Amino acid sequence: MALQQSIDLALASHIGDGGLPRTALDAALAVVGRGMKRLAEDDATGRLPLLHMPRVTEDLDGIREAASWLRRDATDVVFLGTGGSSLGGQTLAQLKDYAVPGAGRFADGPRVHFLDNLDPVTFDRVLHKLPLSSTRFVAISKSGGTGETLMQTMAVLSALDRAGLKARPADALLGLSEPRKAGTRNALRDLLEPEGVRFLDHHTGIGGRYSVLTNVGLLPAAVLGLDIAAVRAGAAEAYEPFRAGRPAAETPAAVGAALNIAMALEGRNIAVTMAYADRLERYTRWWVQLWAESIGKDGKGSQPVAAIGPVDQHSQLQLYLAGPNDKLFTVITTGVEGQGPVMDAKLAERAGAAEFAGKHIGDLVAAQGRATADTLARNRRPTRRIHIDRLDERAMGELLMHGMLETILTGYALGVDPFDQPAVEEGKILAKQYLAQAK
Ligand SMILES: O=P(O)(O)OC[C@H]1O[C@](O)(CO)[C@@H](O)[C@@H]1O
Repeated sequence: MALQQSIDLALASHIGDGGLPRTALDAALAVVGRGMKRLAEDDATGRLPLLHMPRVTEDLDGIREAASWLRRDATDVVFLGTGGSSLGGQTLAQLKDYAVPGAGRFADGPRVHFLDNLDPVTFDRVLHKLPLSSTRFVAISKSGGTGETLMQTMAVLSALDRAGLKARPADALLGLSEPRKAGTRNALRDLLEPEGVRFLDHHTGIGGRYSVLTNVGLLPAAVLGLDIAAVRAGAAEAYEPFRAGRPAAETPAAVGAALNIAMALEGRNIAVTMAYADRLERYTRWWVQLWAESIGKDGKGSQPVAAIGPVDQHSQLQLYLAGPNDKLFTVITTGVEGQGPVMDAKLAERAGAAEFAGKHIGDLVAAQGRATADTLARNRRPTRRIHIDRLDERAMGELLMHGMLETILTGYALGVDPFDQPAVEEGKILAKQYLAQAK
């Protein structure tokens, strides 16, 4: 297992008043244990295909084949799609420097873009800058009906047309959506199939925000040359204690769920995840969607907050240490000791920072992650620590599956359906009305 979780600094026995009494944790573990039984049934009946995904291998060649088609002679590969149709792919892509400040601009291979937020200025600029004759687009939408993705796709078709590439849609685009269902329309397929555009099928039994282990997340990963089998193997590690029927207290994702539930019962309704790695920034955003859409319903749910370190020490930590004690913190660190540039002793002396001499940048980041967790605990702020020694495909797969299992178990324990998001429909309907009225 690449992921090491410790909840000591969340317990009253370690941090005093602000911590969780052991009895509260044990009570939550008992509830989560019942949720694990339900998951075991979900697994046995096949009701939750996500649980089988870590061990599926037969689709991997098809994903790799689609990825090499996308890469072939391409300068740019653009992923259209939003929410769960984008964030999982972005999370994996960040292992190859996607959206990493500074480094992202120098990444090898075709430039990969995820246009997940609809912004007219951005879309205009990107379409004008892209060399359209060597760009490939992937339009991803489980439902095939998301307005943002449809507008983006239509804009791309028109731009190809304007650029004199009218005959090219089938060479320039790939679709990814659910197969057509009798009696319902799939607008994305309606738009692209008449152009001869090929489609990959979205898994019908796995929702968007849980789709990172399917072709939705693995296709971008494969375009970037990541080892997609290792992502699934890592996910299998997170699921192994469930498969083996281990008790909740010995199952990291179940312990995480119990911690969240017990904290919420104690009135801590904010969950902050602070990851000390640029390559986990997209992961924190992926987790925010997963948690918010899965748990926030029926008047229940805790507010997910994403932070990264050390940079957010300089923006958020003051509040975390001295503001209201209403949060559960998760500090994620990676094994960065000895990594990065080493500090010259003479320069360190000149700067009056003798303690830097001979130290690597990674040594400071490791010390900061440790210090933040300890300082939070000293200030009686309950803190869970997750450490990943080597952040690679396998570890990322484990972290992602851990997050999904923890979320599902929390939903089960709170009595909410972790797989739907009924409330977001209202705004979509209203926006369509306003759009129809707009001149
Ligand atoms: O993949 P789709 O169907 O385009 O949906 C995109 C996103 O929109 C939502 O349905 C919310 O509006 C998310 O749950 C989903 O990840």
